[in-house]
Parts: sequence; structure tokens; C-alpha cells
Amino acid sequence: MGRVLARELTARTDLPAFDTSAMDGWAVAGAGPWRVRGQVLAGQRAAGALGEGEAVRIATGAAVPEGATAVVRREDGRVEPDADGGTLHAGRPPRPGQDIRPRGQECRAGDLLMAAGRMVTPAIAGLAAAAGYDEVAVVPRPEADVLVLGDELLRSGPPRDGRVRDALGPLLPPWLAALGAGVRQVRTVGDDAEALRRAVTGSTADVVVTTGGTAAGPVDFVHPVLRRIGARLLVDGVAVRPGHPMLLALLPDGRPLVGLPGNPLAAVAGVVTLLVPVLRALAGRPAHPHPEHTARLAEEVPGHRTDTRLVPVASVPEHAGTARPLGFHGPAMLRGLAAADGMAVIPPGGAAAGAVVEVLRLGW
Ligand SMILES: Nc1nc2c(c(=O)[nH]1)N[C@H]1C(S)=C(S)[C@@H](COP(=O)(O)OP(=O)(O)OC[C@H]3O[C@@H](n4cnc5c(N)ncnc54)[C@H](O)[C@@H]3O)O[C@H]1N2
Ligand code: MOO
Repeated sequence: MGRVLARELTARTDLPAFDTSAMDGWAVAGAGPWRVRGQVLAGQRAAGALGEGEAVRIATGAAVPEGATAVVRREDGRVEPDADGGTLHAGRPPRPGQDIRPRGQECRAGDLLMAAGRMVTPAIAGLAAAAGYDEVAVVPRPEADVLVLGDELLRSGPPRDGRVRDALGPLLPPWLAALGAGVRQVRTVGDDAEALRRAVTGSTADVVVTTGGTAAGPVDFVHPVLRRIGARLLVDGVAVRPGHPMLLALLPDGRPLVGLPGNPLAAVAGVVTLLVPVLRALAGRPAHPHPEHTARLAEEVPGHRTDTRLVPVASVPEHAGTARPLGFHGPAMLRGLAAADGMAVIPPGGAAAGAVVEVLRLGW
């Protein structure tokens, strides 16, 4: 579940695989009355062929014997007993084919049931089993290594002595899991270029995620390390606030590295705009959900002069389709995000109250 079909799902069998009774009653051949000869239950092999004027008691789901032209429901028939199984009379004559599910009604062997790339839902799992599958091939879940950079980060207790608590170590792994990725390891790496180089080159995950160190500060080592190991920068900064130093690089062996900025809400902006599409693509899904999610803004949101803004919003339960911008949305803050269900995309120049804007869902 939650994985995408790696190959198309084709029926391994006709469905139903045999002409099946849709009701409890009698399978009959031709016009009545009929001589009743024995019974056939679901799961049993079909009884011998019926001749004109013959009937057999039948259960829902049982194979209809050859020669049968219809099923008479139990409530529509009456058996007049005699020494030899009895005679069946129907209130009204059954239509030809009545209450018989013909073989292949739902699909023929080889029919395309589901295209590759579709997310396996409970219904698809059930359909695959009904159509004869014991297993289906899915695109494996992408595995991520998370490298949290910064000497100033504390792992416990309140911030002290100019140091701050690491908010991203606790935030990212469960979010990645909710996004369908596996987290191999979460490592903290001090402000040391060589340690970062070793951590990046030593990772064997499908995607490496770093936090912090993306800017041009004295101990921001992500760029120099990527340069040194020969990575190719595909995205080196984005005109978005917060999050503008985010980056996407290809490591020499072709695996992606997503560099999230250190400011926590800036890192979140990098997750929803860069990491989510990368994880979706690795999982065999379209990079962006379709249709895109939009909402009507309950209030005006001022814009940046040149860049797009991402602002945490919460949907307003009493007004479907409306989202309220939240406060405490500074790049270093998580308080607004904690109450949010998405990040609204505010174009340069801002958006008026009532404007319809795209909302990037958080996916948790
Ligand atoms: N001269 C400039 N300085 C900065 C610019 C700029 O354009 N010119 N951009 C600022 C913006 S915007 C951001 S965002 C940050 C991005 O910087 P880095 O990715 O290099 O991140 P750090 O410098 O390592 O940390 C920034 C900030 O975030 C705190 N931090 C880092 N990691 C965590 C964590 N895991 N949990 C909680 N807080 C974290 C760190 O202590 C810093 O306060 O650069 C600006 N500077
Ligand atoms: O990108 Mo920075 O995130 O504006 O804080």
C-alpha cells in the first residue's frame, strides 16, 4: 500500500473465471417445470450438463452447469416433492441468462486492469488478488539519509549559551515517513567540511538530505563540499521566501542531494518545493499532485517585491475552500506551521483577500 505499480496489471484469468450463479436458487435449462437433480455449492466443480427441462439446486457463487439457461431465485420457485428429487415450478418464467454472471463479464485474461504508475490502493490489491495475482511488482520506496549540520545545535534541554535546539532532526524523519520514504539514518555533522564530505560520499541512500550550511557564511560547507566531490548543481537557490538558499545537486553517481536551509521554516519550504517532487519521482509518481490544491485567502497577504512567498495557512472549517494565513511565519519560526495544513504560494507583489492561490500540502 502506498507504493506505485511498477508494471501494468493485466488479468491473469477471465473474471468471473466460469459462468457463475448470482443468486441462491436453481440453475435451469429451457422452459419449466424442471426435474430437480442434486445441487452444486460455491467452490464445487460444476455438476454434469443439464438437459432441457432439468434443474439443479445452486448456491450464489457456484459454477453454473453447462446447458443451464438461467437461474431461478429461491424465493421465485417452489419444488413439488416426489420420490426422485421433485419438480420445480417458477412463478414467472426466467429470462434467458437471468442471474447468471457470464464468464469474462468483468474482464478477459490479458485485459489491462490498471496502468503502471498507479498507486496501489486497497481496491487495487483486492482486484489483483481476484485476477489471480499472489504479488504485484511495485516501485521500491526511496530511502533517505538525513545529515543535520551545525555545531550550535543541542539535542536536549532548552536553548542555552547561544546554542539552539535542533528542530529539524525531530521534524524531518516522521515527515519523510509520511511522504512514503524510508529514513536510513539521521546524522548530526559538525561544522567541518571533511566530516560533511565523508558523510555525503559514505551515504548509499537513494537521496541525501542536508540541513543548514547552504548559505555563504564562514562555516557553510555544503557548496564547497559539493564542488570538491564533483557534484552537479541543478538548483542553486530559488526566488522564494523563506527558503531561497535551497539547492538540488546530483552526486557523481547520479543520486540526488537536497540541501535544505538551516532556518527551520526555510527548510520546510525546501521540503514542499524540492524534496517532495524528488521523492515522488523516485517512487515512480508524477512530481506534482494533480490537480493542484488551491484555496481562497481569507485575508490579504503582503508579498515580497521580487520573490514568491510561502506562507503557512490553515483551512477554515466553516468556509470550504478558504484558507487563513497564519502568523509566526518568520524563517526561523515553526509556530505558524504547527497550526497549518499547507503553505500558500503568494506571488511577488502579494495576494488580496479572496484571491485563489495554490496551496502546497504538507502531507502529514
Ligand atoms: N549574508 C547573508 N546571510 C544569510 C542569507 C543571505 O542571503 N545573505 N540568507 C539567510 C537565509 S534566508 C537563510 S534561510 C539562512 C540559510 O543558511 P544556512 O542554510 O547556511 O543555515 P545555517 O547558517 O546553518 O543556519 C541558519 C539558521 O538556522 C538555524 N538552524 C540550523 N539548523 C537548525 C536546526 N536543525 N534546527 C533549528 N535551527 C537550525 C541556525 O542556528 C541559524 O540560526 O542564511 C541566512 N543568512
Ligand atoms: O530563505 Mo531564508 O529562509 O528567507 O530564511
